[in-house]
Amino acid sequence: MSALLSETTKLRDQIVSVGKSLFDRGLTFGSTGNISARLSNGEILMTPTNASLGSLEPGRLSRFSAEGVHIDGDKPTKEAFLHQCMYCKRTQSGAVVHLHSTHSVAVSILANIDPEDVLPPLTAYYVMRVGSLPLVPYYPPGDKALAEAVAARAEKSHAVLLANHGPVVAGKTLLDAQYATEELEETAKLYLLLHGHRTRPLTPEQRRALG
Ligand SMILES: O=C(CO)COP(=O)(O)O
Ligand SMILES: [Zn+2]
Repeated sequence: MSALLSETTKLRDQIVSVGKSLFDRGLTFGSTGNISARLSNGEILMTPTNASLGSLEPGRLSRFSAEGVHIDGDKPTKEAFLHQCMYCKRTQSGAVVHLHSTHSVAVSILANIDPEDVLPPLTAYYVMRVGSLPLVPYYPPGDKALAEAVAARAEKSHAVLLANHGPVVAGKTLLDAQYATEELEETAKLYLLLHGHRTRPLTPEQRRALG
């Protein structure tokens, strides 16, 4: 088997298993969310539109050329352009995960959150895997303007929160993107759990020490 073919097969299988793991743990539901990953030749694999992340099929994933043309597989996610915008601005990223994870969505609906950085640095792992989280203004799912608003933030931030919608997270690998998305969701949950309590987030010095 050629190196590229074996890389593609592995990545297809990984997208399916990550999707199932996220879905089975309730981190997205119904046919919400989408996952993409970039191959070493620049091609991008994406989950099809209206597919449940819990029951993806490796051979049906949508494949795009490095130039962004749909080559084969099922009709791609309606957020295909958004994923492409992320890769375009983040040349080192190998994967993008978008979920409708409940606590992150809840935080994206709160009034009076700081759109420059939505969540406080509650834990070391949040700082290490997410760091900062800008809020992207609301646009309907699949809207070109949504992808453009993400692109405007993507150069500086690998993780963004779509208002009244959910997180989009890029990573060097699919596992990096998955772990960062999970960390974001757990931190959103902690943030909501702590509502009304006095808290002691990490200090700027503690934050800096994490790199
Ligand atoms: O999360 C979604 C839209 O934002 C799901 O859309 P797709 O089914 O087209 O991937
Ligand atoms: Zn969505």
